[in-house]
Amino acid sequence: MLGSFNRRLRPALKQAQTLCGVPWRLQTQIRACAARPATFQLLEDCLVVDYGGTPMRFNYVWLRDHCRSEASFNSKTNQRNLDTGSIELTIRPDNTSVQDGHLILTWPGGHVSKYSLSWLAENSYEGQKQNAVQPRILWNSDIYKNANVPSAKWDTFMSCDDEVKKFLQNYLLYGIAFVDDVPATVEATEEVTQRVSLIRETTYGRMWCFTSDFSRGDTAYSQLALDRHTDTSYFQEPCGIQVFHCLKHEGTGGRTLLVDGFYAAEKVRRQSPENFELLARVPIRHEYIENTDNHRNHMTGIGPLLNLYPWNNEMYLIRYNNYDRSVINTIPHDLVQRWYVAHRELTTELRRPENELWVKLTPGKVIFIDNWRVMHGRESFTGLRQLCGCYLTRDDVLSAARCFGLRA
Ligand SMILES: C[N+](C)(C)CCCC[C@H](N)C(=O)O
Ligand SMILES: O=C(O)CCC(=O)C(=O)O
Ligand SMILES: [Fe+2]
Repeated sequence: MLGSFNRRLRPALKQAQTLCGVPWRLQTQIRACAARPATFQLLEDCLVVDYGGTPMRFNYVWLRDHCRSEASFNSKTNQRNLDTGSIELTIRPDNTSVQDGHLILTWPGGHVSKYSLSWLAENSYEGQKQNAVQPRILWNSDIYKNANVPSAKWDTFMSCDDEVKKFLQNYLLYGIAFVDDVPATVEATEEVTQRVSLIRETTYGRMWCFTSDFSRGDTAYSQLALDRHTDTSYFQEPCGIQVFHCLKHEGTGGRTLLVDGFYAAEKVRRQSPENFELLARVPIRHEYIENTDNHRNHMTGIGPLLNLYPWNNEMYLIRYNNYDRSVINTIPHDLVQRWYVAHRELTTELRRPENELWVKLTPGKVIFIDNWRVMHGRESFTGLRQLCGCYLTRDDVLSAARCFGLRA
């Protein structure tokens, strides 16, 4: 069965244009939108809707399962009221039509489902495949510097929600964002973080403060240079954000290195798709062992270096920490060699000087780093250097961003 509903839409559009006194330019937009040609076709195993040139295929069980009627769906909480387990797996609609920009299906037994075509377009697999879950601007040092991304300021940040929204937008796009003029205390750092979201307590504490006193086994608690890495790669779910605030530094060196891991990995994807594929498929273990009087920890996290959404191949998480990477013993020897070649290519990209953004963190400047994307490191230093900060969970930060209406 083939249905065209262009004819139906046109009179409705005319009515809309004469009824509301919208400006001409807006009217043409409405026309462009409403007159998007659409056809549907009932096939054996799916309903094909061609809306604006992209055919979308909808499984029949899916359509019944995604019924938006009140009996099936709570539109306030977006929760399903329907018992999916009770849908006949061979279900087909008895009747199908399109009216006023909606697809209307009548199911055996009489239940009617109505879906707006724009909702279907947005929620089809074909639509998702073409869309990034999170739009980002990938950067090397020049790209980031030329973008002149403004830092938020403590006063406005603490009092004005719009400032937090702008900050989060920059954070989502670039994977780093700064707040300036923060009082150089742990308490103020905590307050600034809590404007964004919840703090994640880990073995390092909730708010942590560290110097080069070797109080923990890790090299972070020394004066040594640290190569670019992501933190807590040995957690099954690495921390989503790292916050740093340098409260004091009387000495030399100690600059912070930032590298956009996705920029480097995208380069590998373009140059050598097979190497990229390997880094995205081969699971690697990271590990953290601490056994001192005060701290006993043994963490492991297993997963590929690059993590992609399977439906659109978009990257969402990179684990890269050569210090904390553990024994590779889950892949055959020929794959091991190929993995090292791929790892080397990624390392080469990550180490290109033009990809390195160096900043000196000074008291008052708080940095938020997307620990699923942007690597950090530091230059060796002399003298007393005191850093405080904390970790956040990615879910919580993204939730905060979505509540501001941002795409995340
Ligand atoms: C930030 N803080 C000093 C608390 C912890 C540092 C943890 C360092 C560890 N090698 C990792 O990369 O996860
Ligand atoms: O000391 C620094 O600047 C950063 C050290 C580090 O990598 C960390 O604490 O995670
Ligand atoms: Fe680190």
